[in-house]
Amino acid sequence: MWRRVASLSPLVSRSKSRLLDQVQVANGFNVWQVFSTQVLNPTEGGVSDRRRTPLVTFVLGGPGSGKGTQCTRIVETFGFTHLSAGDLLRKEISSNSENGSMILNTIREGKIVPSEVTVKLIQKAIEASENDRFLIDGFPRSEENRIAYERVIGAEPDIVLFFDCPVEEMVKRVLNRNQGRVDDNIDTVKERLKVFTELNLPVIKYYSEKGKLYKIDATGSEDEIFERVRPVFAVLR
Ligand SMILES: Nc1ncnc2c1ncn2[C@@H]1O[C@H](COP(=O)(O)OP(=O)(O)OP(=O)(O)O)[C@@H](O)[C@H]1O
Ligand SMILES: Nc1ccn([C@H]2C[C@H](O)[C@@H](COP(=O)(O)O)O2)c(=O)n1
Ligand SMILES: [Mg+2]
Repeated sequence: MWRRVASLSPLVSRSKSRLLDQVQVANGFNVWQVFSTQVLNPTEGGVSDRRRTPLVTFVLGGPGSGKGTQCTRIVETFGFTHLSAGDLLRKEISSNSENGSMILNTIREGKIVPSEVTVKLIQKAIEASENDRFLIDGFPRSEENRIAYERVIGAEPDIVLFFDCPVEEMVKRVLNRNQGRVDDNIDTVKERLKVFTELNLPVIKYYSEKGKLYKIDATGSEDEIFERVRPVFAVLR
């Protein structure tokens, strides 16, 4: 049986034993196999060092908390590949896929797209990448998202960032964004905030209890916030 074997920095050593023990989830295609250049030798119980295990960071926070902005900075400085769940869904809309109109209506209403759709897009994007470091931005948005990801991908994230921002600041940022998004209006933002509280906060609590959560104060300038983010990744270089 394939096992995920992590080679992690001291930063994530808390979760190392859990990762070492993790086995491929039955019935679920394990996306990490795509990256497997390292082979578990069952007779020796050891691992040759030819496998690269991707490092996955989930990036969470309310609408307009600055997830995408800070992801850009993390990519520039630490060489991650940025996968924004919202961007992947918006690309589906513009490519006129069979789910396009359902996704558009869901986003317009500020609700969450069915997990199977979003997880499939994330899986495809990971598989298409040569990188072994991913920021998955705006995902998981709900416990259902989280469980679907674990089932399909067969792994947990290594790090979870949570951009903690006051509601008034988030609303101000969204309404000033000016990128033509269908959900950047006061009615949809209200609904997204409700969905964030009801469905996303439990996910944040879950990862906090697992010791994987890095809560970042998301107020102040982009530079100030990035200086709070930097130490999370600095030890990985
Ligand atoms: N520290 C900051 N101060 C002021 N404005 C900011 C800051 N960080 C980001 N912004 C601006 O706020 C808006 C929202 O930021 P961003 O798109 O990064 O948020 P997000 O968390 O990805 O939101 P969403 O969940 O809606 O995609 C953008 O216009 C961005 O330029
Ligand atoms: N896991 C996700 C992520 C996003 N969506 C939908 C609903 C969101 O309001 C919208 C925009 O996402 P953002 O760009 O703000 O991260 O996309 C979803 O259904 N599930
Ligand atoms: Mg965003």
